[in-house]
Amino acid sequence: MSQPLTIAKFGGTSLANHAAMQKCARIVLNNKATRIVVVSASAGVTNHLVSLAHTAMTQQQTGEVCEAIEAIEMAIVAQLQNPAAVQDKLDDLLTEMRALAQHEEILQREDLKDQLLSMGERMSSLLFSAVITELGNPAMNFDVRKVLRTDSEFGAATPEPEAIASLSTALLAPELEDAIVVTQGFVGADEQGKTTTLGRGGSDFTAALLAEALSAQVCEIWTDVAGVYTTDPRIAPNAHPLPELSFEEAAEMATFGAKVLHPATMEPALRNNVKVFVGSSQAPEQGGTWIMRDCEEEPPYRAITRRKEQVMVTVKTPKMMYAQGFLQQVFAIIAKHRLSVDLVTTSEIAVSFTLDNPANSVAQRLNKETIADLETLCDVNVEHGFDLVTVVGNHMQSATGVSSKIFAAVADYNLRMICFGANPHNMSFLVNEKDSTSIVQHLHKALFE
Ligand SMILES: Nc1ncnc2c1ncn2[C@@H]1O[C@H](COP(=O)(O)OP(=O)(O)O)[C@@H](O)[C@H]1O
Ligand SMILES: N[C@@H](CC(=O)OP(=O)(O)O)C(=O)O
Repeated sequence: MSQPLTIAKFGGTSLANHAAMQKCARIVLNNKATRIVVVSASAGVTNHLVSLAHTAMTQQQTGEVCEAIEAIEMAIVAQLQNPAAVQDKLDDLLTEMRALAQHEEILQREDLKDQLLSMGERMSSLLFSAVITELGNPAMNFDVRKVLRTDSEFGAATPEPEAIASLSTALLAPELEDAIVVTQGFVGADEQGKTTTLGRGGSDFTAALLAEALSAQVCEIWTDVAGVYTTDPRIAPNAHPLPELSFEEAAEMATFGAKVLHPATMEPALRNNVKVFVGSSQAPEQGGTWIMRDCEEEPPYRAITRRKEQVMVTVKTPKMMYAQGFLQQVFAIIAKHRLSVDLVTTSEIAVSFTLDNPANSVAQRLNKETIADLETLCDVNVEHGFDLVTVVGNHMQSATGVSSKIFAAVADYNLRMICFGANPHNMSFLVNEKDSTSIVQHLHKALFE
């Protein structure tokens, strides 16, 4: 049997500075099976890069943002025992970053934007491999673009698992013999070798894709909380970590707003039955959450999530009465404009649906053209200012009393849309954004405290 393999992913806050990186390096070295490390950019760096790629700036402003990024990287280099070992390579990366930031077409060209966004992970992986090496274990910085094949949808590229598996077997697996491989999350490359990115928070997805490709037994997601909690501990201070979760529950939680995991992470893990562990890189002794196919318990309520900035569209026409094919026409328009529908409720003459607002792109894409297309069919009303609250659990549609307990907890609030029953794992409702924090707190109290 081949050697056991664990892939460890560290998020931005875990790699914010040299001391935090050293804690991460010890986690890696404490487990002999961990031979691939996937890193995010150090905290704050991707946000700076996004502002460079998307905002019109004066030369001076561009310079200031580049300096802020350089300061984060140089503070880490300054703490290395042998800064000279990485300085030249880091200088090359900083030069590439500045050239991209100052490129006259940076605001227009999606390929350049992705190249610029990749710089954070390319720098953090260089520095983190140096930190591991300094703790006495050989480590190499591997360019993930050699293996993480995607389509050419810059900014939100779709990975190609078969190509990733064969490229990883050919090019990445042989490197594991001699050193711990440190590579970049979030970044990929298309068939022409152009740099792509997987969307914000995409490093978790990278780790799961590589774990699938190389049939790793475990994919560890090291972050700033000791596991997946009953709800975001920033919303409800009494939230507590969950010892276990199923792939389905975790996928629902991530899709419906639990930022601790990227929504696509569970797909590769499920396909190749890779167990996923979530824990705190700064307090690994606290343990964490195991996400796997079969859990010991399947409670009706497992967690509550919130997704912010939802957009609700209501389309209405008397022609819908007794008509056939109306919904199909509405959704064809939505699909044509590459929007994704989440919740749907219908009446005889109206349909309301919500559109997620990933990285604010819906607001941009739900443009006049989409609305004009819909208006050829019906009256259209677009409303903003909503959050989506979801209770995640098991057998929710078939157990008695599940919904009444939830509704009792939120009886004093106005719920705009309710979706329940399509899936045994969730119940969702749209609420006014000003109410969502107290709704989550009330629900948490009723279901988990
Ligand atoms: N159910 C949840 N359990 C744990 N953390 C959650 C949950 N929902 C949201 N979060 C938030 O996710 C954050 C971790 O995600 P993120 O900041 O993306 O980490 P990283 O940079 O390590 O990828 C936590 O600090 C927490 O506030
Ligand atoms: N650096 C990227 C990718 C990522 O996954 O980051 P993090 O693991 O810190 O959420 C981002 O900020 O989107």
